[in-house]
Amino acid sequence: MLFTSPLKSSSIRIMLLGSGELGKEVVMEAARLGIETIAVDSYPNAPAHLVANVTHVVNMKDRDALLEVIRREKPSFILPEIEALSIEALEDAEKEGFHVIPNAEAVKKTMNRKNIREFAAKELGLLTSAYRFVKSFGELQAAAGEIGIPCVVKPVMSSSGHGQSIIRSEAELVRALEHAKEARGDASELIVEEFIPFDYEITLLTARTEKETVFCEPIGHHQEDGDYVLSWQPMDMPENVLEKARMMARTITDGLGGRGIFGVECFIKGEDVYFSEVSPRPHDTGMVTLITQSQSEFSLHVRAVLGLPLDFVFYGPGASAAFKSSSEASVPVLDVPDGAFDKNAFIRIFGKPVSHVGRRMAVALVFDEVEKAKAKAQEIAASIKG
Ligand SMILES: Nc1ncnc2c1ncn2[C@@H]1O[C@H](COP(=O)(O)OP(=O)(O)OP(=O)(O)O)[C@@H](O)[C@H]1O
Ligand SMILES: NCC(=O)N[C@@H]1O[C@H](COP(=O)([O-])[O-])[C@@H](O)[C@H]1O
Ligand SMILES: [Mg+2]
Repeated sequence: MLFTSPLKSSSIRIMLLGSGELGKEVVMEAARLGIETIAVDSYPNAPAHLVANVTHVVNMKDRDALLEVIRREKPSFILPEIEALSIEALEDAEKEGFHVIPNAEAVKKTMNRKNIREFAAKELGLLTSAYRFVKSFGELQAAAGEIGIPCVVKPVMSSSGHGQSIIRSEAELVRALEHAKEARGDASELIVEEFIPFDYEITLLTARTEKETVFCEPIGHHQEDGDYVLSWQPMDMPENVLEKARMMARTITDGLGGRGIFGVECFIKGEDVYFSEVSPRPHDTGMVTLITQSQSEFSLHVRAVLGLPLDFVFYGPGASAAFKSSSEASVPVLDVPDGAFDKNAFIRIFGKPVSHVGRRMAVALVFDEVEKAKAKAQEIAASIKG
């Protein structure tokens, strides 16, 4: 593969649609290869804006605005980093010859729970929780009656748990409908899912090109209110169950096609592996790979996008713990304890320009045996103030 200095007309140009903490790491990996980066988001000074060559602030749900910036910048590759994008703009861009990662159809399927769930369950025959789609309170009541309580209600388009509720009694259905409106994407339709009382859940990071597919060690994680707070790698699990998860990950990623890394989310109950959802991009729980692998999920994403070899080494166990802000600040200040700078500890401060209560602002990473790493990462995250 030939590389040119960035900003030359022949250089490879990667455009990130979404410029949060995950995009920032992708931009830095691309920059390490001398690739020019263009970071787009809906607000200025987003994390990836801080490190990219070119930045844009665009309403990415606006088809014309998004297409305009793509046509103007003429990127070699377009990497969606969030779900709430104008899919029509990506479809048009693809028709015009732009390379969308992994491809516009896969982005369309995964951005909406209805598309990806029906694809996984009906077309690919993967095991999932029972589910129904509803548009009104009456339909929600009927679906909860059929599926049973507890169940989980989520907007068809949302992420990081926004607008999601676990229903434990029928009385909670009204609040779930209201809460769903907090979705970042589209709450005009909701999915009602059977609650799976899983033993544990994993993200199986799967990188693919036309030539090969590689799996990272499974990542175990804890979620609070549908958002990740702690992840660790590897998740200790029986080899036969892991093999089932790998087969599921291969089926879904082959089904979606294209190049890039995918975060395949599975629930494990006994020997059963349920497909939950998949991100066609790096996954928040996968930030732990920044310290556990010779090629992190971000590096693997860039390599896959470029069609490069995907082989890597697992260095050893580690954990990550998210720091979420407890304040509303227009100039966020994080007070980080010295422990975050111990020899086996790392802190990534995203540099978000504004904090809100509950907004993820940083992540603590610890390289150690899993239980020790989890405890220390949590201790660091808990002692950050801001
Ligand atoms: N059917 C279910 N049964 C049990 N727990 C569930 C179910 N659906 C979701 N959860 C819990 O809620 C978490 C978030 O759900 P999900 O991944 O669907 O939401 P999300 O908003 O897309 O999150 P993200 O964007 O962070 O991946 C899951 O990781 C799991 O812990
Ligand atoms: N689970 C999806 C996820 O972690 N996405 C990451 O969070 C950012 C949005 O953060 P914000 O809401 O604080 O702007 C996204 O841009 C992406 O990096
Ligand atoms: Mg998820």
